Amino acid sequence: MAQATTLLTAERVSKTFPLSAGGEQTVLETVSLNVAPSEVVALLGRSGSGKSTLLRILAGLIEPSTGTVTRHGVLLRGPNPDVAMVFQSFALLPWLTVQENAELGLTARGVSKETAEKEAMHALQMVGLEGFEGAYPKELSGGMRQRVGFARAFVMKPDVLMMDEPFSALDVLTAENLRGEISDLWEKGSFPSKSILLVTHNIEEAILLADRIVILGTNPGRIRGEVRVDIPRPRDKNGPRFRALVDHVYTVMTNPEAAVEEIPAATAKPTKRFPMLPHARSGGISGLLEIIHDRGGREDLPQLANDLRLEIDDLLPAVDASALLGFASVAEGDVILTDTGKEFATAGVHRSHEIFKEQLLSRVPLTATVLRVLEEKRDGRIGKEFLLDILDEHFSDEEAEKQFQTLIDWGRYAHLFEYDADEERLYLAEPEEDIAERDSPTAV
Ligand SMILES: Nc1ncnc2c1ncn2[C@@H]1O[C@H](COP(=O)(O)OP(=O)(O)OP(=O)(O)O)[C@@H](O)[C@H]1O
Repeated sequence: MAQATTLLTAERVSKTFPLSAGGEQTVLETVSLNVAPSEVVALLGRSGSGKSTLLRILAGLIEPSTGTVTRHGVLLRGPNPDVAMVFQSFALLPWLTVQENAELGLTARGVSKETAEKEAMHALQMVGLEGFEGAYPKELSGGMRQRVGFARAFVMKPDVLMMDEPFSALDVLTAENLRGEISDLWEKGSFPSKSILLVTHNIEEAILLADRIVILGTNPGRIRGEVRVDIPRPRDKNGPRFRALVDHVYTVMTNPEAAVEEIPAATAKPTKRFPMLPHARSGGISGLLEIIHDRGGREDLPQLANDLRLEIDDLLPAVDASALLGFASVAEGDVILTDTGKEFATAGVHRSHEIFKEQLLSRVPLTATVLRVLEEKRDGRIGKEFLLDILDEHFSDEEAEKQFQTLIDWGRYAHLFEYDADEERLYLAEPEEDIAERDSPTAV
């Protein structure tokens, strides 16, 4: 029976909120999702895709506008007793000790003080907090506070442990440690919940922890598809399959039209003839690389987004483009400049254009093709249609146009080719040296 294999089910759930100016905003549209026993499901989506709203609906904290939520096949009404939640903000009560915070859910459930104490002690041991039972939250570091957050959820022994961006308020190292410990607990089979439902922005985190990643699209929030993570645990972040999945999910996240289920095989050649160009402008790429260089050549993406007051999704295309062009790599949620990236970030204007050109020609084969055709044509010009015909074979019409615009922007920055939008024709760019000489006051 379907119910027997399902702990929690959302069926065609939609949610609208009233807008202050009148009307309403559809935040989730016909979302269907199952959580089965013994699985870790990650909900991954851009900011505003309704991940937290979906989690709150599944937890029974808010009601769907239409559709249903069932637990073990029974319609959910009110707060879901089968779930416990770990929040990004820890949400501890500051006037209670670590032990009292951990006991909270059990006491509220009417469990005897003695049992609550015993269970809380056990959960605190699991998260490495023995010895801190009498401390108050303000005396603890962020990482330790979140350990209390986990202990408080663990004592409930929920069917589904829900985690809403549980590591994103922590510094990189602390997050990495805690994530590793949670992953170890899960692998050991001693985890205090049957399943985990994780909301995250962090692609590597999703691939490290989840059995399947449900990718949400925005406007309105809907399920775009699902990626199965078929990598044995413990997972090696530098393994070829892990990296291939990271690349794939980045591509999906940066390209609303990319097919979610088309996962590259581990043996796939790393450079395809037509890798999808992330929709990042050259100015954005060079700006990002300079900032990362100023910050020591390595930066945590969420931290960077936070400092720049941007959404992490706004940075992804430039990060992805930097990786494609060999200026940076992404590991453990950090962007790390390569030697070429460092050289680019510190070079003068002329040299930086040259480096960009070298990278573009070697890493985006289509650029070299365009250049060759332009050089071979007697008038040195090719129509936009010619390129769109090539791109159309690999991308949808809309995506082909975006790929074209990105290619033009990058080619222009590299002083490879120019584009006349009125005539819809590409032509060879004047070499930069000639421009510099012509514009120089000493030129004769
Ligand atoms: N109670 C509410 N009233 C009105 N609008 C809401 C309410 N809760 C959420 N929203 C809106 O719903 C949309 C989705 O929010 P939600 O927090 O679920 O997204 P999210 O994917 O979790 O985003 P983030 O990753 O930024 O947390 C946002 O536009 C938000 O403003």
